[in-house]
Amino acid sequence: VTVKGTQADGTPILDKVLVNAVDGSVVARLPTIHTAKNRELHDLKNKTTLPGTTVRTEGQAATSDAVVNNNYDRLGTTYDAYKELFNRDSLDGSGGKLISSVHYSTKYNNAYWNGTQMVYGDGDGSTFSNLANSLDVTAHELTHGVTSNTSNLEYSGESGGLNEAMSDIFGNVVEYYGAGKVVSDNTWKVGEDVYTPNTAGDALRYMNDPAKDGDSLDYYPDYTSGVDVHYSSGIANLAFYLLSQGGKHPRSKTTVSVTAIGIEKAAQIFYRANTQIFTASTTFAQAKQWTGQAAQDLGYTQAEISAVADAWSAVGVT
Ligand SMILES: Cc1cccc(C(=O)O)c1OC(=O)C1CC1
Ligand SMILES: [Zn+2]
Repeated sequence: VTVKGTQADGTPILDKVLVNAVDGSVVARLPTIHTAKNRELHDLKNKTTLPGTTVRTEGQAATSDAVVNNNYDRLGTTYDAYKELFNRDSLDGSGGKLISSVHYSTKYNNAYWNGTQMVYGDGDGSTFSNLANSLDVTAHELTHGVTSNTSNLEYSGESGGLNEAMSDIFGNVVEYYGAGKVVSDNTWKVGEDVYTPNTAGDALRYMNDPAKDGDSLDYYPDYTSGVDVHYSSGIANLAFYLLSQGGKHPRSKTTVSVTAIGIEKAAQIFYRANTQIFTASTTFAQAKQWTGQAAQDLGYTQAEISAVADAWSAVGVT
């Protein structure tokens, strides 16, 4: 049993895990009481006028709607991850409300951040199942809020690709945290738990091989200003993957070999860059420079700092 924090009334929040005595691996996690204190869920009842009816606020009991309860829990996990990994208290660093509206429109195959809150469609049951049930989608949307409160990366051009990449990256870092800090194939898939429910193993995007989705870029020289930000994000997504796990470009666009530094150090570097160094107009070349700067600020070794530059070189950012 470990103490994760304290509740509003001062009682400790305990994280109960069953640990394998031989190798210390986490065998099972008992339901966690989240440290979040600012969740506010709304039910749009398939309409589109935001925010919709307030159906569950922080500390309220579960409702009869599993989608509301699941999104409430995903927001809790996302809040916990940002607090525990980066010591960030919500979107704005000061406990800002996590406003989420579910059941947006009908058969809506999207989720989005509207500048103030998160909005989730139910999906049409074929392209997507309910997007509000997904942890990496929820953390993706919440990260748009973190980015808008920090670097405020302009949502177009190269900075737009970086904005989207921050959301894919931290969406999956939160998924890694929620899985008990265990890396799996799913850590590098985006939206895999709600994308095409009738097809196993696929995903909306693939950080370890962005071109696998047929649209995303994996090589900076292929970038043009007309590429959708959800596709140019692949350049930075692949750089993050290679920095975390090591290796070479999956489609041999370059021959650079990157040394792995692990997902947690890679996440600390990208978090510090996005929240303390990036500006609204950051380019991919500046992202290479400033993630290197972040690694140096964090006191990482020369080898780790070089691995950051190598990861960007591997995706053609020279
Ligand atoms: C599905 C979808 C459509 C349009 C915008 C977004 C958006 O939030 O940028 C979107 O959500 C995602 O990309 C998350 C990762 C699944
Ligand atoms: Zn996004």
